Amino acid sequence: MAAALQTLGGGIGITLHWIAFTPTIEQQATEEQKKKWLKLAQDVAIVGAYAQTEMGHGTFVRGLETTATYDPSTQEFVINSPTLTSTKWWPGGLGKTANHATVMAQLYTRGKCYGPHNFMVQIRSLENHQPCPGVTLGDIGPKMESNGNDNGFARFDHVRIPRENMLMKFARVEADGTYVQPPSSKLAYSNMVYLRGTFVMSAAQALASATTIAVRYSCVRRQSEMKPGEPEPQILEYQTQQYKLFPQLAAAYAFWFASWFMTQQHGSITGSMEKGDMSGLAELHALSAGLKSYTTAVTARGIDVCRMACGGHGYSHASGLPALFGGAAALCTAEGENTVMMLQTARYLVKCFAQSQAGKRLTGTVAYLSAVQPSPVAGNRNMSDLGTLVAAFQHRAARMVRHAAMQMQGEMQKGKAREDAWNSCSVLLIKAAEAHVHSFVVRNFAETVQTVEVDESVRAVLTSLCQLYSLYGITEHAGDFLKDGYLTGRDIDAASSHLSAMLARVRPDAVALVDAFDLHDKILRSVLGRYDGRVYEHLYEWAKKSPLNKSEVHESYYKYLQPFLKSNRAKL
Ligand SMILES: CC/C=C\C/C=C\C/C=C\CCCC(=O)SCCNC(=O)CCNC(=O)[C@H](O)C(C)(C)COP(=O)(O)OP(=O)(O)OC[C@H]1O[C@@H](n2cnc3c(N)ncnc32)[C@H](O)[C@@H]1OP(=O)(O)O
Ligand SMILES: Cc1cc2nc3c(=O)[nH]c(=O)nc-3n(C[C@H](O)[C@H](O)[C@H](O)COP(=O)(O)OP(=O)(O)OC[C@H]3O[C@@H](n4cnc5c(N)ncnc54)[C@H](O)[C@@H]3O)c2cc1C
Repeated sequence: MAAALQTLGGGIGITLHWIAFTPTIEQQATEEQKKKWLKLAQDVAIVGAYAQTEMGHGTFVRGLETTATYDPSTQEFVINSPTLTSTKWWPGGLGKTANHATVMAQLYTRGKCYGPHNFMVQIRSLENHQPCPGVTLGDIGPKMESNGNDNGFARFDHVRIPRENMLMKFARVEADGTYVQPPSSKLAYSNMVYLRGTFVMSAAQALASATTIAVRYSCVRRQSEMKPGEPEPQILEYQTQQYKLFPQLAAAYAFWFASWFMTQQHGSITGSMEKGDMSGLAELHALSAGLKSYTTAVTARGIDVCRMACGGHGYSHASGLPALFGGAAALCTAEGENTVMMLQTARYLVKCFAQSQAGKRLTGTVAYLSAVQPSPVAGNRNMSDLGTLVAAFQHRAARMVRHAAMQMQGEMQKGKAREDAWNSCSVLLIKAAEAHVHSFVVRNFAETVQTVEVDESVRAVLTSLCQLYSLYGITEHAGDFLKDGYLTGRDIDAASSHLSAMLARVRPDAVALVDAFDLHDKILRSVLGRYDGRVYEHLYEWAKKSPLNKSEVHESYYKYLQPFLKSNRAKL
């Protein structure tokens, strides 16, 4: 159903109904409210948008301007867009598809503002789909990609909704206007934590798609002469092509496994929160924010590497790669802009570092911050041993977290306000948080390949892939590992040699590794990545279907080219 609606094309999009609107009801509505809206949403008897971002604010949720003012005389909230910049802007499906929206608005009752809360607002008639009274709706116009989704705008002119339309699982407003505090003010943000977690799998799937296309095409494409007089080789025989594609393939597996961990963590921690134990919320927020930021950024870059590795045909929409890149680029901005998210992870790391300095034993994904020795122990390390590689990434992250935190402490000791010290160290903080997330991904990859229930021959291939991913990370960020002498130049040379060996070792299994993603041609939507490998025949068929080929001589010839040529010839 969703796919059908999605492919109806121009002007409608139901993605956000599934990934944002419905989960918000699930996570933020009371049982009573779920009885009213959840089944309607699950059966697509209503279609919803998640309307949080405004023209003037997306990142800074506390700065949102839309207001929800409680009127105790009628027991209603009045939803209003007081300024142009308060116009809801970007929500998927808001322009033309949705007839309901969860609207994030500043809650006012008894003259006091209690910050952003979610409200259920009907925005279009269920009879004729016209905007409801007081609601102005529209599409925000063409975007970089995903133009099948009607990302829209909405303005509210004192629209009245019943008190019961405030999603009241956590915070409440009583009939007389009394505000009841939630266990944590950040529970209103819970849907964002959930969605960021799902982005890790979205990134893994996007990178899996791109590597499937590029690896398969690299087995079909033959180009140049590796040895004079010999037949043109498959381009996947070139080590440079393997160096482009196999680290992306390894990252796809790494992120896939990281998303398993994210899903398990989200379920476990939100389960505890249902019982009133909020202790895991901070770690869940930091992990989902950091993993979302890291995996989407690496994925977007990786898809473009795959696109370039396919030469000219990679640049054609026939490859499916430009669309994949556009979608992945959106993931870097949506659901929390990547820099802002990584800074949230950095904020958590600085707090954990301070706790560790005060003698607290850290647990969870930051446990290594307590355990890692500050002084490096240089020596000839076995750079093909997964334990050695994991330890190197954890040492790097611990050193960078410590350095950033100490730098910040130093700035404050010079008299800088905490906020100013934070800002002047934020590049260091971002790099430290990225190193932390990278070390988590490596550790989780290594633990997964060592414990996952597979045939030993498969474990051997996955182990090689994990080594390749780790060695690639070390050689790409060699300076971080050399800085305090933890790794030596000889270690880095050994890592490079092992990486070359891993490229050669993964080559025979490359096609099997992408086939294992089991992505049907209908999902890949790529002439280059077809399972049957019949690229050239289908490329020609695809081109012939181009709208420009409907007529032999395009109308633009008669309108523009012909008179232009004629006038130029007349001047000769
Ligand atoms: C499955 C996908 C398939 C396909 C995808 C295709 C297309 C997808 C396209 C679109 C989907 C995306 C839709 C959207 O974009 S919805 C809108 C998303 N918007 C955001 O994410 C906004 C980002 N901004 C924020 O989250 C916040 O403003 C903030 C940056 C986190 C800052 O919040 P603020 O209240 O100012 O907090 P701070 O002062 O920075 O920190 C205070 C305190 O709060 C803790 N905190 C912050 N956020 C959370 C949270 N979510 N959960 C728990 N705790 C949180 C923070 O750690 C800090 O704690 P301290 O103890 O350090 O004080
Ligand atoms: C495809 C797509 C779909 C979307 N779907 C939805 C949706 O369904 N519902 C919805 O509500 N929203 C949606 N959004 C909006 C999205 O959530 C916001 O665009 C996103 O949160 C970024 O906020 P912003 O646009 O205000 O960027 P800004 O925050 O203005 O970012 C601009 C720059 O400012 C920097 N910056 C901002 N704050 C800080 C800081 N504190 N420290 C350092 N640097 C900072 C950022 O790093 C960035 O470089 C969608 C966006 C896209 C692209």
